[in-house]
Amino acid sequence: MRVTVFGAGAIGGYLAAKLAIAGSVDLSIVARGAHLEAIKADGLRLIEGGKETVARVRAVSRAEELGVQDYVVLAMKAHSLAPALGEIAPLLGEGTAVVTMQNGVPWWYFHKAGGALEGTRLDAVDPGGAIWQCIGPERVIGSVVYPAVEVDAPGLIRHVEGTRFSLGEPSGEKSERATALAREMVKAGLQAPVREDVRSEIWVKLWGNLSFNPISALTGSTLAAIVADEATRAVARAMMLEAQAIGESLGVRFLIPVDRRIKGAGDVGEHKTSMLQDLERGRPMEIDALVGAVRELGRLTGQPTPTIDTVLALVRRLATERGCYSPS
Ligand SMILES: NC(=O)C1=CN([C@@H]2O[C@H](COP(=O)(O)OP(=O)(O)OC[C@H]3O[C@@H](n4cnc5c(N)ncnc54)[C@H](OP(=O)(O)O)[C@@H]3O)[C@@H](O)[C@H]2O)C=CC1
Ligand SMILES: CC(C)(CO)C(=O)C(=O)O
Repeated sequence: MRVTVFGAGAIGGYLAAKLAIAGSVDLSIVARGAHLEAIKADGLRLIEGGKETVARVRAVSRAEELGVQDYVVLAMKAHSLAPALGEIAPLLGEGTAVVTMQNGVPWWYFHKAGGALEGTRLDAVDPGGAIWQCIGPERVIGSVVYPAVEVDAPGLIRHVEGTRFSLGEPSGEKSERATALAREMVKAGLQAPVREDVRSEIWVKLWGNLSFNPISALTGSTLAAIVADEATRAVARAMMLEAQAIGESLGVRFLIPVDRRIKGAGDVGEHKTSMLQDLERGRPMEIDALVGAVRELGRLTGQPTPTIDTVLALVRRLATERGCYSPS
């Protein structure tokens, strides 16, 4: 099984290191810059459970050196997808499956979703439909990523917690291609359940990212602090209820109540969300995939999003001032 992880940063680097150490797939990674040079020189280093392991992986900057793959795992940030399409294309053949590991609303959301919006492209995550056109949604296996991972230094991945990468076909089918990949991930020590309703799981993750990520960027606060403060908790809750109405109008089942989801986020503790970390490091923030796309879904479904609109306007302004955002 030929597998390429495209964008082997925190999440991609963790997945690639685990698969490489297990050794049962023909694995390659596409990386760039100092991170790539460090991996080529010293291997992909993974710190997990306080122990460092070095994974030897085939690492390239130009995907075309690798040829057609059975699986391409897209593990970059959502806003890095469209600019990379030309580099991804040589990896795709007739039977290639593409696993999308981005947080937020995925660009393929309305593929095989059924209903009036079937086939709709989302401008917030796929401006002009270029990703849909180039990759083709029929290749997609969706994913919800739970591990928390960081890149500590070029070539050095530090696993913080969690091993679950839920997978799911947009159609809900338990396909052979999804179960075959899941088997390899499980052999590598990861949890990889294949879901029949991956969209519902995407929404439960998105619930937290949509609200806590921009509020943490705006306030500089950790998850625990946002939840402990009655006023910021109320803003998060209002955003989540607006999102819930949108999701439910699209047929999504929210299997946990909103207050349990809020408590779960607070229990993560004194943790800075990825959006706050990106702001502090001057890196592009995933505003469109986590917040802008939900607002777009609100427009498409006729659901009002007053609190989401307000927070989106503020976080976009802040990110623009800091050079961490340019509209897609
Ligand atoms: N980290 C985490 O704990 C979690 C992350 N997620 C989600 O997973 C996704 C990935 O996040 P994360 O792993 O943190 O992001 P990172 O920025 O750590 O990793 C993305 C990597 O992709 C690389 N990349 C982007 N474009 C290209 C390209 N054209 N060619 C080669 N390499 C490229 C980046 O390089 P460069 O740095 O040079 O841009 C970077 O190394 C996001 O959607 C995030 O929200 C979900 C759950 C938890
Ligand atoms: C911490 C958490 C769960 C925020 O909701 C997250 O996914 C992120 O930081 O992006």
